[in-house]
Amino acid sequence: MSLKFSNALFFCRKKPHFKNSCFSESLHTALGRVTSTKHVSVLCFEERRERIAKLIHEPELSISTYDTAWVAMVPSPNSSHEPYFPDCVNWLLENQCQNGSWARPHHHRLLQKDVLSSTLACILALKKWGVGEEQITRGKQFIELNFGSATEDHQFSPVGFEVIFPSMLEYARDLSLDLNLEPTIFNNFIRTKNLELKRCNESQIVEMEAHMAYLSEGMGNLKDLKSVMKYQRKNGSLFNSPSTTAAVSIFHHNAKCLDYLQSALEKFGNAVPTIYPLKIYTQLRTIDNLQQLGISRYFRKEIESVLNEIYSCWLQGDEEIFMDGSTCFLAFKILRMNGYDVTSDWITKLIEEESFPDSLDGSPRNINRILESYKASEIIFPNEAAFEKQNLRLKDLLEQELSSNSDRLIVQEVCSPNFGSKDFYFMSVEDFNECQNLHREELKELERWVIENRLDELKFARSKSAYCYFSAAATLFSPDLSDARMSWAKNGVLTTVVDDFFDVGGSVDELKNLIQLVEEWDVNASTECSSQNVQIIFSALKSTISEIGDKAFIRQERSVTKHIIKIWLDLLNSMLKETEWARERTVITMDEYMSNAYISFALGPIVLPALYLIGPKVSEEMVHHSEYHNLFQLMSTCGRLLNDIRGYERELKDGKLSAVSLYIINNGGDITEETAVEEIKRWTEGLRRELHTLVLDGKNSVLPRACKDLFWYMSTILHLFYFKDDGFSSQELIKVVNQIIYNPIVLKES
Ligand SMILES: C=C1CC[C@@H]2C(C)(C)CCC[C@@]2(C)[C@@H]1CC/C(C)=C/COP(=O)(O)OP(=O)(O)O
Ligand SMILES: [Mg+2]
Ligand SMILES: [Mg+2]
Ligand SMILES: [Mg+2]
Repeated sequence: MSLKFSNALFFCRKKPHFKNSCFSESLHTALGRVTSTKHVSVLCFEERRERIAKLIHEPELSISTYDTAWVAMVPSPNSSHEPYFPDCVNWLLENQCQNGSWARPHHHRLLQKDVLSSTLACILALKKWGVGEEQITRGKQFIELNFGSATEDHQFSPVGFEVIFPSMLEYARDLSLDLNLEPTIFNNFIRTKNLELKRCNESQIVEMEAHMAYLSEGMGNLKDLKSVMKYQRKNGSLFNSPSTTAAVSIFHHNAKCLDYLQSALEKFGNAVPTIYPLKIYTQLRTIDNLQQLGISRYFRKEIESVLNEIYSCWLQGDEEIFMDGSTCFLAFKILRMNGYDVTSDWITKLIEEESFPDSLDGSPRNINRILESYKASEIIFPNEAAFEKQNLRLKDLLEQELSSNSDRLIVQEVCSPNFGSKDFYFMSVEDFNECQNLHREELKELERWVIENRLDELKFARSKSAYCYFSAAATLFSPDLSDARMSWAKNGVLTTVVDDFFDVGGSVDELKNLIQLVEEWDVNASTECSSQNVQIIFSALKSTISEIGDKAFIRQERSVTKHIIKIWLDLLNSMLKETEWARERTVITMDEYMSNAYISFALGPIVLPALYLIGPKVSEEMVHHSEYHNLFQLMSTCGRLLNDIRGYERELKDGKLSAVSLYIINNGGDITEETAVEEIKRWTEGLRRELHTLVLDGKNSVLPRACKDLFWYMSTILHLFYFKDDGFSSQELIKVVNQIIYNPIVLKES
């Protein structure tokens, strides 16, 4: 396996089907045509689900007329006057469009160069075998009429267009096809081609040889066959490209090339796609899309079985994965995210050797490629120093690229129904709206609960029900997780109230009184509370904890209420300690501070009770296991540090300690606030990775993955809220949150 192959191949999508444009185009038509329906019929959902499930197992690839035309040009080894694949020639005869071109249905309007190129290849093939006179005439007319597009800059250029298209024009001239083109335009094309070839020949870029081999159709009679054939793969192809493999077969008989073409034709029925095989890549992209669209939960079984297959290909070093950078990066990312044990050695080497030159056909550096490898490199485990170095390099590169070419993010994609299918849009839009309906109801219920529990009367406290609810619904969105969502959200509201009670609203006596009440639990709130505020808070705590305990009992078949009370007590005591330290101005070390502060950040009551409500049984043994504690501590420490970075200035004024001020004191006061913040950010980043590793570890784990995910979800929410400043205390995010909860996605009436 040579790394150069993979490097080269990425640049080499000869048929530029532009993913994002195809995507939005089909979304556009989809949204345009469909009437919104309130009640999605179960039947319709099931049919759609089945169709998508089929695409996961057997991805479809679109036919490329361009590649099919080149395959049709391959002569028989026995007679150079006969095609080796006559059925393929017939396919061309039967598949011309009304307008005389050989475009594919619904092609993008900026793909005219591709249409011209395909049409020219088709008439070359027919002329070569002396068939289809009428088709040739109509094809010629189409080319002559639309030739202007070939020189238009705003039209997307297929990779190698400057070389291949002029070569085909020359070939047409040799076959006396007599295209009626202006001589100056023709000559300009030839001049550009020669300049381009000169540039390629003189280039120092390592990938250039492979790039030129990939453009074999444009290289006349292939003088340097050896430098092309060294790229032949085990399956007989060159770069898995039917057109390149066919171009080579025209000048050079090679049984393995022919076998490859034969197998592609058999698979697709007398025509070929632009890359074959591409099964693994397409499957991975499909799974990635489903996960990002939020509908992967309907395909758990299918995804698991396909990933198991792909994992065994990975272990066997399958060429389909390792010879193509895009596939390799994606496979690594998805396998690792789904708990498979994959090492980063190969990926690290791949990125290391990747020089990311300005791309081979002269356009700026391939930003998509950088993005793909960056996404893979984001999933670093703590002991992967080399990988981490590459991750930082890629991050820099991406930032550079984005600041200079913000409009460059065009995802070139081989067109496959797996990516354009409307089933994906409808299913995800309908699913989103259904979940959103429920979420709206739940938020209303939460707001009612706040009033019923008189929490709105506590004037010292921040009122944040929408944020708290959103933080649950954003990650735990599926309808069956309603109990977990409500528990998360209610505890979020309660911890905010309690935090403000300890930090600003309550006296020492009140705080101690509250703790004592929770410790005793079965008390008469109306007589034993020292103030109305304490009474309100204690009653709300008691009824909420009891309610969650009852729900958890049904699912867990054992009582966990005591555990939930304990979680709350740990929080209350840590908060009390903080207020005492602040009041007595106690000098403490960073370690002392952190061992308390991760608990006082209040994620315990939000995340831990929710674990009992998401489905799996969570045994006492699991709860006492170090894994459970490590997950909690990593998540909470991350959160505490993020909060302290954003809040230390305010807290310093209030006489409160924070990780930032302690860090400065620890360093003898010799460092600036900015340095301290930078250092703490790096520390947080390390913890975040450790947390991710623990969550993804599928091998040495006692907690079910679904439970571990909750810790990771909270970490992502925290990063969202504390990304810029203290987004939880400010109102900056409220617009977005409201939009997500209140604005359905509307499918336009036709
Ligand atoms: C406990 C909290 C409620 C839920 C909330 C969501 C909505 C998830 C968004 C991220 C923050 C958080 C987890 C929030 C965090 C803890 C909390 C009570 C913060 C209050 O801010 P602050 O006074 O700076 O806390 P502290 O006094 O420094 O502990
Ligand atoms: Mg506090
Ligand atoms: Mg506070
Ligand atoms: Mg704070």
